[in-house]
Amino acid sequence: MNIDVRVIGITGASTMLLSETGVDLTRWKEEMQKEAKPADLANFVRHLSEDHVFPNKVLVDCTADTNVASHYYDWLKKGIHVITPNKKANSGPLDRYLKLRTLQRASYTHYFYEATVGAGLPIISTLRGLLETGDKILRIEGIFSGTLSYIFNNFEGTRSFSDVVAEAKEAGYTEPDPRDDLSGTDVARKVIILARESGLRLELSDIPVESLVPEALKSCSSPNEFMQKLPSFDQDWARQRHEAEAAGEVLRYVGAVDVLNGKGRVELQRYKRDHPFAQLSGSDNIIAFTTSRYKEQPLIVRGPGAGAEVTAGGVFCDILRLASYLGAPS
Ligand SMILES: NC(=O)C1=CN([C@@H]2O[C@H](COP(=O)(O)OP(=O)(O)OC[C@H]3O[C@@H](n4cnc5c(N)ncnc54)[C@H](OP(=O)(O)O)[C@@H]3O)[C@@H](O)[C@H]2O)C=CC1
Ligand SMILES: N[C@@H](CC=O)C(=O)O
Repeated sequence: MNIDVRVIGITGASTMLLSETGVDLTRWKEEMQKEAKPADLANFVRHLSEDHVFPNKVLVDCTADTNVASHYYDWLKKGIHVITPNKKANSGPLDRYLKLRTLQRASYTHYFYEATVGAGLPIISTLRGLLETGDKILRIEGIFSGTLSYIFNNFEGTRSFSDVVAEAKEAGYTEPDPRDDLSGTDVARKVIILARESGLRLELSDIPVESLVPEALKSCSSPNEFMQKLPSFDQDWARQRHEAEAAGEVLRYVGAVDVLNGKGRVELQRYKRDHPFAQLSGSDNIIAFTTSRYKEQPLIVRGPGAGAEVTAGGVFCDILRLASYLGAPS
């Protein structure tokens, strides 16, 4: 069985995805430019759904766009499968999310989003596996941001805070606007996704979030302006790092879902140097599931949680899962 796979968004994760699937990039680039950024999304989708060459069609949304995400319901209704690393739909308004999930359960059209948390790490599938086998989730906590992990793993006194932020952006770990990472919004979205997956009915606004964006930089009109002004706050960050170091501690940005009490939180914390959260390197995520089955020792998933390659791997894995659900030969 053949599947018609269309990707929206042409850089970062999606370009890497094409190379992973063996597509000749130079030959396809021009075609992708035309399709991947359709000026008129509605027309693009209408043509796709009316094209009967392939029985199965999948749209892979590799943007971070809220508007693109708002179309998933209609696409699924038209029989188009949706795969995405974009967090906007699952962390958006609760009523829309519930509508999407209800439709997904009632139809034969699939909606996969493993890469929304931890990029290529098996986070959603691990959580699903626990729930489907009758385990009870008590708490999920960890470092959910590859960007903030990289920043605090590398902000060790040799480079300024703003230099390390620029490195994370250069490496492709940040969201298109790095303020989405530093404000804690990206982590809060992941906390909401995991909370909802665990059965909680929370809105993004229910999660208290400690923002690392200085008040004075919240109104910057562009990501570039923000990056240019960030060095003026390097002294504050150096002081915070010194204070932690003097106490034998490190700074880490963490998220948590307290399933028992129906709450989530996102904040900057200090940890002793021997704590597992202090042992990470690069863009590592670490996610600990405390459940009825894994109560004394949580189930831990750890590894690089950002970057085009691992994100593409997570998306590609969803495409292969879809192919296997649809009975395509491997
Ligand atoms: N990078 C990572 O480590 C991870 C990313 N993700 C998620 O993956 C998604 C993509 O991230 P990443 O590849 O890093 O981002 P990039 O910014 O590298 O790529 C996003 C692409 O989407 C395009 N785009 C934006 N809006 C639209 C639109 N309305 N229609 C068509 N194309 C559009 C952008 O074009 P232009 O630049 O011209 O605006 C750009 O080419 C995001 O949702 C992110 O949260 C998830 C896990 C990890
Ligand atoms: N900007 C995000 C990318 C993955 O979701 C991060 O840094 O974790």
